[in-house]
Amino acid sequence: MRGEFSFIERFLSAFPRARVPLGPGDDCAVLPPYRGQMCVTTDAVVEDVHFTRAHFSPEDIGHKALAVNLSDLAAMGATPRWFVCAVALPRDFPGRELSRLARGMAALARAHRVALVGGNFTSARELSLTLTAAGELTRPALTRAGGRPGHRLYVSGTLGEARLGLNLLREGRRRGAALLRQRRPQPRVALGLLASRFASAAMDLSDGLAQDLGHLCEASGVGAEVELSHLPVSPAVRQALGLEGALQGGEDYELLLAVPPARVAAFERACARAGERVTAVGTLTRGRRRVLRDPQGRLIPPPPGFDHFRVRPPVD
Ligand SMILES: Nc1ncnc2c1ncn2[C@@H]1O[C@H](COP(=O)(O)OP(=O)(O)OP(=O)(O)O)[C@@H](O)[C@H]1O
Ligand SMILES: Cc1ncc(C[n+]2csc(CCOP(=O)(O)O)c2C)c(N)n1
Ligand SMILES: [Mg+2]
Repeated sequence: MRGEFSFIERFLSAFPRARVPLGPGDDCAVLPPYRGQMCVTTDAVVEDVHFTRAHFSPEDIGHKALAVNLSDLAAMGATPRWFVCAVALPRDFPGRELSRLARGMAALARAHRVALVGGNFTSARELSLTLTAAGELTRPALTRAGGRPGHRLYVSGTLGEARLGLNLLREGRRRGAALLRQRRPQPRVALGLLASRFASAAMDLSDGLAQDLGHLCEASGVGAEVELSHLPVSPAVRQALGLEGALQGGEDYELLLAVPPARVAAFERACARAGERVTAVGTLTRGRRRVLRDPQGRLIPPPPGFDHFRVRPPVD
């Protein structure tokens, strides 16, 4: 039997029952009061924009849709609590693929102990998933606006892998670490929570460090100097994209953090203890100038990042 309600049942059956006053099934969910303030975000993944059905398994698509939302919560230092999921589905979408998509999403939800509390189904020409997620703060939110001149800039993990993964998928490759970074980004939730004890500002990197750094600088009213030679870039990415290319592609879903000098040593110790990889890549500066220092010591302007509405995107 096909139909909207069988799709809803199929989707929900991948998830455990949410432990909230009222979960999926009524006109709204009913949620308990939380102790801390709540962070709320929404983000969509759209067929042929964020994934292709040829290169992503249904599980990958479900995972990525939730991951990009959890990454926004991580960037605020919030602990994910619940999400709702609006599914737009082509009329001929196979039911068993919907189950697989739900299972991919449910596995990541379980890992982060975040509950699906509602959603929506509609028919559409392309597959898309639009999620709204909320997380609880135990400390003041880590915004983009708290950076000050002299604060050190850190990035988590490595940069450029997801863009390399996209290139490799387009070349027909099926396996490898970079492909996994493109198809199964891992939101840095634990690091965000840790960073909320030390950092003055944070954001997640979805559109490339070069462009996203600009948003943090603008919000904080500062400039920045980033050392290209300090960037955490694997040899494979360096060879395929170059250092500048690693800053451009986006979808790294790593965190960019500003840390006051007095907190740097304690922050680095806490990261090492927690097994979180972070790399110091530069400094916030007075004024508005954002520059990259290349390995020869020359100052160059940051390259553009991903933009959905640029007429002809220079990347991807
Ligand atoms: N349609 C909208 N209505 C209200 N606010 C919006 C809308 N679109 C974007 N914003 C706000 O503008 C800011 C920038 O949006 P953007 O989608 O670039 O978020 P981001 O976290 O930087 O990127 P990503 O979507 O990759 O997570 C966010 O604070 C977002 O809430
Ligand atoms: C099929 C396909 N084409 C292009 C890309 C690259 N891409 C899509 S969205 C985005 C930025 C983040 O999105 P948003 O700003 O919506 O959060 C990037 C780098 C991809 N992954 N798949
Ligand atoms: Mg974000």
